[in-house]
Amino acid sequence: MPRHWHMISRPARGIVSRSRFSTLSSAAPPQATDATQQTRQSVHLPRTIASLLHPAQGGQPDAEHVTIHGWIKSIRRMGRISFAHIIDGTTSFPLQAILSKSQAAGLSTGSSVRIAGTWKASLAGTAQQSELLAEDVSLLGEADPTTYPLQKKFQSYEYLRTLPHLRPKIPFNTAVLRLRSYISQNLTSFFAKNEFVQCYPPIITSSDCEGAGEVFTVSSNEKDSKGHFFKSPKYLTVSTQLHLEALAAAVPRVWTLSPTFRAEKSDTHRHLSEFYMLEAELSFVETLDPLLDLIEDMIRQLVSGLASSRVGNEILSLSGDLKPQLEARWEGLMQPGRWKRLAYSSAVEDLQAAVDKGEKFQFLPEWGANLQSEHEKYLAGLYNGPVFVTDYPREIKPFYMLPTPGDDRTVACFDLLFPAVGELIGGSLREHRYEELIRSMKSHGLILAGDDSEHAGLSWYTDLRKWGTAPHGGFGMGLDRLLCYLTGVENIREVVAFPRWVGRCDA
Ligand SMILES: NC(=O)C[C@H](N)C(=O)O
Repeated sequence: MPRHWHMISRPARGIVSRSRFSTLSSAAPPQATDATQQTRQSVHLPRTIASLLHPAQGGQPDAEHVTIHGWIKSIRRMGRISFAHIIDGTTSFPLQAILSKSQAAGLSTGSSVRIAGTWKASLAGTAQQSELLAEDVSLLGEADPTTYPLQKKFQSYEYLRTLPHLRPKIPFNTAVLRLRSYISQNLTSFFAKNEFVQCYPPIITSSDCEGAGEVFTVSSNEKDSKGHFFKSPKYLTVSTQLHLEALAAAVPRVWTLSPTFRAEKSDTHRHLSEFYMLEAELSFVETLDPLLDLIEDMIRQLVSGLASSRVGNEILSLSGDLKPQLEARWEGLMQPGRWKRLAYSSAVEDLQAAVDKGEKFQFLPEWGANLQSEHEKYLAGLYNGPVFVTDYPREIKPFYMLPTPGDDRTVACFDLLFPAVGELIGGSLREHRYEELIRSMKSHGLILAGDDSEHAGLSWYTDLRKWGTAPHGGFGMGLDRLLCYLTGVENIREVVAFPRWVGRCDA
């Protein structure tokens, strides 16, 4: 037995000693030290435009002499004075600065500036309540108008995709960046309130969790004699679920927001090779209902906060004709009451009934086949909102799912279908019984005949069923698809700053 182990577990007689673990649990809560009691000195960062335009969010509206930094959105030269609209991405609204002719020299759309001046009430009749009367203007970086690609004229999505490094400057894209940050903050506090622990599972993994073979293999210039860095092939994670299950066997509720990778060749508006997935795993749940209730709560509270938030309002005001549709979407998600819950078998009956009534699908719906995105969208339309489809056939779902109680042909799983985006969330109860899990791995072809000892590189996962196993379940939500739904953006490549898909990974 190693010496340190001996010391911790068996203190010498007469010496009052406990392991670090017991000491922590029985001691009084730590008292705040002087350092933590002191109010922190405010950090001296440059003032943001939001702090001036939205003083309720912490700005100093009565400050008279201010210095701001930002980029020129537009500049109007009117003889001896110029009106410059300055943006810095912290709000969608530009700050208006009044410059003299010489101060405005050399400024053009896109150039970066520092302006010191007096913040004062605008003259009656102007759109702005306050404006900045410039005293000192410094041009930090010019943007040559003959080459700057983001000019005011209309530019197509396709063209802007060729400029992933510049398009975040477009006000709507900037607002989407802030919306993503808002959502991640909101979800972090939602999960904290519900006693979940945020975890950081690995990105490099030994197995293809979903078993669909859509993995990127990790390679390196440093290789062993067999051509590997890690002794055997490793992959970029397609889902952190299996690792989260291990963590949920120690802490009953865990979640993560993690990059995920799929080497799918799908060149569609809903698929990316790299995307962010929110995954949660809960021990001690024995039916799907608590998972579905949690998801409804999570999205409902997210959207209710959003509708009254500044970033939410900015997204709406930048959405033009789409605004009423977005408002209706958000409103719809906030309504109380359960969302439709429908077994796969009934969903297939609904789809077949639709075909009988003349609905034209490219793929005929039949029991045993996966639902296509046309089917998913039809169902979300039929029930006029989000729909949970539960209990899919076992053959089309991964090995880790628990059979539906009382029906061995299906598994206790669900997909949450959203209008316009199709599948937003997928989840299931997990097979927590050792023998049944091994049987399922065999029937899914993960363990080959006579290969029992290896457990397809998943012996660490099957081990979890040997010691203190418990019923559990979880889900994964595509964050980028949620952003599409909330913003009305049709193509997922527009809500991700640097999208990667088959054939494209430019910047
Ligand atoms: N955590 C989850 O349940 C997500 C699931 N593994 C998926 O990739 O769809």
